[in-house]
Amino acid sequence: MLQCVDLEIEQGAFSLSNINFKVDKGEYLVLMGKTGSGKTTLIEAICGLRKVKKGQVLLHSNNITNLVPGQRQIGYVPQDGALFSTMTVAENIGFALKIRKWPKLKIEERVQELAVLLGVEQLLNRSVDNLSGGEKQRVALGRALSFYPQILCLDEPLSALDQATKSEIILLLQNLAQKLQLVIVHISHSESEAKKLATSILSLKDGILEKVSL
Ligand SMILES: Nc1ncnc2c1ncn2[C@@H]1O[C@H](COP(=O)(O)OP(=O)(O)OP(=O)(O)O)[C@@H](O)[C@H]1O
Repeated sequence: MLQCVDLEIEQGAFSLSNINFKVDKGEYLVLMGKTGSGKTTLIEAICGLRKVKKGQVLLHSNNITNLVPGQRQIGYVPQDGALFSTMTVAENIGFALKIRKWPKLKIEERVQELAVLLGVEQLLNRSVDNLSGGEKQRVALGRALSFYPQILCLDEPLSALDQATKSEIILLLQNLAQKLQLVIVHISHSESEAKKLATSILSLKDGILEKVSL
């Protein structure tokens, strides 16, 4: 279970305050709000990439507010995917395992397992540079899921995709949510995407978080 309690974040003139919500295992939270409303700021604070001024981030009631990102058990797919262009697909998916010093054979097994789950087996030896948008999203998901995180944070994973690929990735996300029973937090601008994926929707407006009915 992921919980934010009285979270307050301040960066320059922009601030978020009184951020309170709870997402249980197996739930799919979609976070909405117009451009500049603070969605990325909030998700980055949950992942440990932004400083929190006040309040707490809890994972299964453990206070993780002051842990570094690598200790939080959170997989993160940033807005542009941020794949490593000097690495192959397999190396991208295995990256977090390498820095966690997993043995080579175990990394290969996990990469293969994720490649099957995400439908990128045939791409493992390719460079990520010339992959399609949908393929890049699959690889970014693989990299985020590699170390069995308990939370998966996705920053607009569908925004750069054409309609057909969007539908394909929505199906994949529905499938992952059902199979892996994680907490998923997904930023989206699209109400129709949110309605297809979410078990709950929250919206940021003027620094305040509001529940949206499905
Ligand atoms: N390091 C920073 N210093 C000062 N202000 C910042 C900093 N980072 C972001 N901001 C401001 O915080 C506000 C929220 O930005 P954020 O990227 O979280 O919005 P968003 O809702 O994710 O937007 P979008 O939908 O366009 O991605 C914006 O006004 C932005 O300019």
